[in-house]
Amino acid sequence: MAATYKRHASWRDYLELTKPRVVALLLLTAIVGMCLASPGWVGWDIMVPAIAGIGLMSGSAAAINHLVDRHIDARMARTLRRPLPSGALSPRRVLSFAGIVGAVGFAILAIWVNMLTAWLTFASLIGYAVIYTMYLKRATPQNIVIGGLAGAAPPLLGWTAVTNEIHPFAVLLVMIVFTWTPPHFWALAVHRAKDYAKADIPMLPVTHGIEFTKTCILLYTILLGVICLLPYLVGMSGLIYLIGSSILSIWFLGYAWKLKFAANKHTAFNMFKFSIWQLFALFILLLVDHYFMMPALAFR
Ligand code: HEM
Ligand SMILES: CC(C)=CCC/C(C)=C/CC/C(C)=C/COP(=O)(O)OP(=O)(O)O
Repeated sequence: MAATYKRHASWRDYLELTKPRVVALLLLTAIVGMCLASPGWVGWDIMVPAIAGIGLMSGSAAAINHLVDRHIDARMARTLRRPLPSGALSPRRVLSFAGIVGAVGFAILAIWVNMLTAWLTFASLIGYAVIYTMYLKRATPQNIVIGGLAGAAPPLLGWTAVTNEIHPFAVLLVMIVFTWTPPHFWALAVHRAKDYAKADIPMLPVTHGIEFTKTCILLYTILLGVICLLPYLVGMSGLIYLIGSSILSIWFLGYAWKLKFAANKHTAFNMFKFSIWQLFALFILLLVDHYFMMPALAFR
């Protein structure tokens, strides 16, 4: 029997499936990976297909996440108005959309960038859409720590797009996003703990309680602060980065400290919002530092 859908689909529903704001930040980290991989400006012949391919495959992964999670999304206040639970799009349409968008993204990377980047991006898609969404999310409170690797991959994808090889500096950028993910997500999960409990998802605040999660957030935020020093210590970035990133780390630590020891009902959500701006600013700093400090370093 054909399903009846409550409202008509528009292009906005398809756009929403791709988690456009998340993908925009992922693409910024990929662009910074590309720029840091090259001494000068990255040629448009690589930049444009790399952004298109990584962006389309990330959007496809996000659409598969919407498809697989449609039943749990229907049970949470934050997600119940999404295109699938609201009935605007059918699962079959979403599957076709994700398949086409993902295949086009892969083809763009394979034809105009390189096979290493195409396969690493495909591995990230599988990591997020299959390993995290279908298995880890429902299986363990460490779901987002392990699954975070897929979301952390784009700086490496940007780097390999330019050089066709995996460089330790690119892995360092991945480590930054990887360590940032737990405070980013657990701050939201503390704020939305009841939602996740209702949907039976074993997020850390549900399985181990709010206080334990706040302690983990604080510890990961300290670890992130240490890892953010590495680009300067290994000679990848200069003083602009060191000063800027240290301010951001202390600021983020301030949120984590307040969340643990002096929280009010807004602190967790405010920390989640700040996490997004912090990662955005951190990668802009890496970029600015690369183009302003590198000529100075070259004369040392
Ligand atoms: C496993 C890893 C991650 C998890 C579990 C996670 C989880 C979430 C959740 C649940 C939201 C709220 C979405 C909503 O309200 O619809 C969110 C928002 C967001 N996340 Fe993440 N995230 C992860 C990784 C990342 C990464 C790697 C980035 C970018 C580099 C990122 C960037 C963002 C942005 C920009 C938003 C705001 C989206 C909006 O306002 O529409 N996240 N994240
Ligand atoms: C190819 C490539 C780089 C793939 C990575 C793609 C991607 C969109 C990663 C972002 C991670 C993310 C938003 C996780 C939240 O999922 P959730 O299901 O926990 O959150 P939700 O409840 O808001 O859906």
